[in-house]
Amino acid sequence: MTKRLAVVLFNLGGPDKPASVRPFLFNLFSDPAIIRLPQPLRWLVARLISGRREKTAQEIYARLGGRSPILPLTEKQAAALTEAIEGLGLGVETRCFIAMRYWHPRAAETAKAVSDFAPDEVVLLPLYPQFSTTTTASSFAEWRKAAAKAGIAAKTASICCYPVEQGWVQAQSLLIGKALDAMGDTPFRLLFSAHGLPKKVVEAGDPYQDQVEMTAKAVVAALGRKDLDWVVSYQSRVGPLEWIAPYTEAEIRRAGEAGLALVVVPIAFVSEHSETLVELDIEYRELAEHAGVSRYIRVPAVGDEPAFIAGLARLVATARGHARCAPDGGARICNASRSGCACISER
Ligand SMILES: C=CC1=C(C)c2cc3[nH]c(cc4nc(cc5[nH]c(cc1n2)c(C)c5CCC(=O)O)C(CCC(=O)O)=C4C)c(C)c3C=C
Ligand SMILES: [Fe+2]
Ligand SMILES: [Fe+2]
Repeated sequence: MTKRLAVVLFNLGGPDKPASVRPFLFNLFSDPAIIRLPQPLRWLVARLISGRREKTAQEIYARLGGRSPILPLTEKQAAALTEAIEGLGLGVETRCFIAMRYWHPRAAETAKAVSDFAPDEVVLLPLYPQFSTTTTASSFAEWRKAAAKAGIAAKTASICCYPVEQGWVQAQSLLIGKALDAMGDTPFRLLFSAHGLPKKVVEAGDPYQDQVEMTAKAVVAALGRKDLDWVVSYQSRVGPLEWIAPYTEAEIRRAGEAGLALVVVPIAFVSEHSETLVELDIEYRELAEHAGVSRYIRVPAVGDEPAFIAGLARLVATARGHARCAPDGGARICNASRSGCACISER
């Protein structure tokens, strides 16, 4: 009988209607990986912040028709990945599942569906190329509990990160290359913008910022353009804490002062959602106009670009059979001081 392989794709998720915004935010701020407080304090803080942020977040999602496109776009990636894995001829029946961290389908529903599929093996694949304790580690922790509850006993491999995976880098450089060609002779700067993190999270050993910088360097190398002017910055700050710098807003103003155009690349998101379609395309574009940025091109997220999907398929094929994390085929990629990364702590 043909063996069955379940691939579980993880992402953050987003509200599917205006009324879901507050419970989505509550789920996000109840996560101990995001708000590092004991219960019941965390519950109280989550109630408070989700209530306070609801209106702002609803305004953001209203610009997208009242919902996040992250789930339908992830479903397209899952369909393309299933086909790409089948194309590798592994001799297994493959099905890709989606588990979102803060909105449906949540890990518990997905674990039930995976259990019904009765897989012989499971591969956990975060749709976050760079590892963070706030994203991948949080999703894996929730999955482990949900899988145990659903009685999934199949051998499970987890891919912790793939910041310099060849297909991911190639897809980025392909999309960026088109934008650079469109710039012609206009003097410009390439701005890699990643979701930020509170500074204290990175200081506590989270490898995310290092891995974002690894991706940017690998993409610049793949572009192979002479004298490219580029920089990495961090967007989407929320709350009163200091976040990692430079902030994307500051880099946009700096480009305006220097009389440069900008090519903006979402370097830590693999699909379009509020942070790209609203923050980068509307809010930061307006800021760029006011700051005197002569031209502003935003590079699309990789989505279901064939090179990216082929890279994910290779990661799945390589990870099979490994009980533990196998980033980029098994090599340790993080600096030893980055204690938060699964490729060190789980090896
Ligand atoms: C690289 C990916 C992400 C990291 C790291 C991350 C950390 C992080 N996020 C918040 C707070 C919010 N994030 C929100 C939306 C959101 N975040 C990510 C990804 C990462 N977050 C995505 C893909 C999305 C978009 C969801 C969608 O639209 O579908 C939001 C909600 C929107 C808003 O109110 O602005 C919040 C809040 C924190 C606090 C954090 C690290 C500590
Ligand atoms: Fe976020
Ligand atoms: Fe690592």
